[in-house]
Amino acid sequence: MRATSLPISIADLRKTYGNYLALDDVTLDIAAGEFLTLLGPSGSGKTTLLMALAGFVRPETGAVTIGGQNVTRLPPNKRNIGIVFQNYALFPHMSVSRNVEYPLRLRGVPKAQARERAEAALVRVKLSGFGARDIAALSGGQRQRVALARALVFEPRVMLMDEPLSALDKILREHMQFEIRKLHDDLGVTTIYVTHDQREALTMSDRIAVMDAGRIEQIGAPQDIYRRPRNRFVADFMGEANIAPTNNLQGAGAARMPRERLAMIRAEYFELEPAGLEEDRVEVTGCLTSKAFRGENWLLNLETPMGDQFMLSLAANRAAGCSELKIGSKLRAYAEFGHVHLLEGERSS
Ligand SMILES: Nc1ncnc2c1ncn2[C@@H]1O[C@H](COP(=O)(O)OP(=O)(O)OP(=O)(O)O)[C@@H](O)[C@H]1O
Repeated sequence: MRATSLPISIADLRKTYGNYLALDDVTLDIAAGEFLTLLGPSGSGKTTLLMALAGFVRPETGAVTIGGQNVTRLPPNKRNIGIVFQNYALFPHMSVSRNVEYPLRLRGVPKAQARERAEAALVRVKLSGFGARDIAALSGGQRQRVALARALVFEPRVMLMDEPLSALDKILREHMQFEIRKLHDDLGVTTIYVTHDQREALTMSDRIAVMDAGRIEQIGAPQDIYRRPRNRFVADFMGEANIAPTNNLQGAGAARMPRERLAMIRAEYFELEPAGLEEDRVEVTGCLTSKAFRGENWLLNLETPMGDQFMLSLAANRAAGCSELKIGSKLRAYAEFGHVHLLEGERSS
């Protein structure tokens, strides 16, 4: 089963709650078959945007177009969209099969056919044979699979998911991230996924839209957003970002940079001396203020005489010497010129 997926176009969507601007003229185009994630802190407007797509939130201005059809005024049940929520929203008093059949029965599909299609959807989410079980007799991961099967069963052209994995423990969550992505790749359904977990967004998405205060701050492929964040907010939200004025960096690489700008260096792009310092490297020198072993890496914190703080993440297999380092000792670290990113338009003074 490969549904024909549809593109989505969101134009100038605005939504206010009283005086509060929850969506600030959001414009966004999503390609047919794309997996797009809305990522942002709590209250940034992710759910509001998703609910406006689903038809549960009515925007004051702007338009939502799905597959060329303006659906802005259509009720949710006329939009042919599958939705998966964080809390599953399953019917606890119905069996697994009855839950999955439900959207089909609502659409008037005859019972035998609904049962067959529900079983096929359960196979897709690896729950074949679970049809007769009560929802109460399932684990969290299995319930989330039922919710997925129920959203997929009527072959929607668009799938919306609002933090579907946040109730699961870390290992299951990471496993399900790959499962959902694989399901998406098999079915090709245009998917919009909401999360506040940057690692989840990086793992799953074709593109990520980073939201803050009702606006999209940046949109792009995971590697672009991670490596080339536009501003301090996106840099900090996407991972461990060291941000310092270019004037405070040393080495031949730093001398090639414009002055009085803000530079970002990801923690894992630093290396410690020794390693013959070559041209073009950007260096920082500081005192070790803390260190921690975290299994796959060491985290070291340096403070420079200028008062800048840098966090270094060194892969444990290349940083055996870290266990000997003394707090207070002076360290020199460097990053390759190409790994230092200047934040757009942000001046340090
Ligand atoms: N029905 C409502 N009435 C009033 N304010 C609302 C309503 N729904 C959302 N808001 C406000 O709009 C803002 C955006 O909320 P939204 O739920 O879209 O954020 P979010 O990014 O999904 O956050 P979270 O990750 O916490 O779910 C928040 O400040 C929220 O308090």
